[in-house]
Amino acid sequence: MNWPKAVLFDLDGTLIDSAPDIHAALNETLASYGEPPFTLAAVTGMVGRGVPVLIERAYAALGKDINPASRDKAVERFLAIYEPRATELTTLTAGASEATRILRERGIRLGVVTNKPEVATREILAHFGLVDLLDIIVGGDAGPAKKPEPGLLFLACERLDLPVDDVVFVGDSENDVDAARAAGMRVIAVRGGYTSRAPETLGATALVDRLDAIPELLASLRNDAG
Ligand SMILES: O=C(O)COP(=O)(O)O
Ligand SMILES: [Mg+2]
Repeated sequence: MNWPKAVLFDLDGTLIDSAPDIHAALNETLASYGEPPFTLAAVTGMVGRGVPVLIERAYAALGKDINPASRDKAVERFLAIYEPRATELTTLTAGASEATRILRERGIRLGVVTNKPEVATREILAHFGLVDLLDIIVGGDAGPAKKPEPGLLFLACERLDLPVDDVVFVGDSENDVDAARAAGMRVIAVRGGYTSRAPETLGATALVDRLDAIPELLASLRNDAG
């Protein structure tokens, strides 16, 4: 009856609204190469597939090619700017504290599975007092291919020593839903995150407006789980 055994959360656009800090760091990175800035909305649309893809998308939007070596240098520069200032403008999303606290009180184990590198992820989660609530943190640099591939979710299950069926993933974008579906894991999509797609069309098992709707919703997903 104790289902699910764990809930995993995506980070950017799901637990935190990090786009303003990513926007600032990306524009500073681009400025150091003599490139013009992007708006917050434009950068928000580039987030979700990890930092290398963020850099590639920025150059593509500038109409420029970037070779892998230059991209990797730009990734390093971006992270050097972003990591020390990753919580200046970033906030927790509505209901994030409540949802994590309630699930934890119910004895459900918690984790984060993000395409963001683990160092920045840990610093941000520590800043918001969430590290102690989490059993595992899997960053985009953990080894397996990033979401929408399922590898990071499989790694999370391995670290929790739980089968996919005992775990629910929560995310804001097609990267999360596609990764969960590829892993055979139930997935809840949350509205208002970083995706250009209508949340109803993502193909999630369930959809919520805010994270604090999740504790109640889990009961109905459990019934589906049989
Ligand atoms: O780093 C990114 O691009 C997005 O990270 P996320 O997987 O937490 O949304
Ligand atoms: Mg996200």
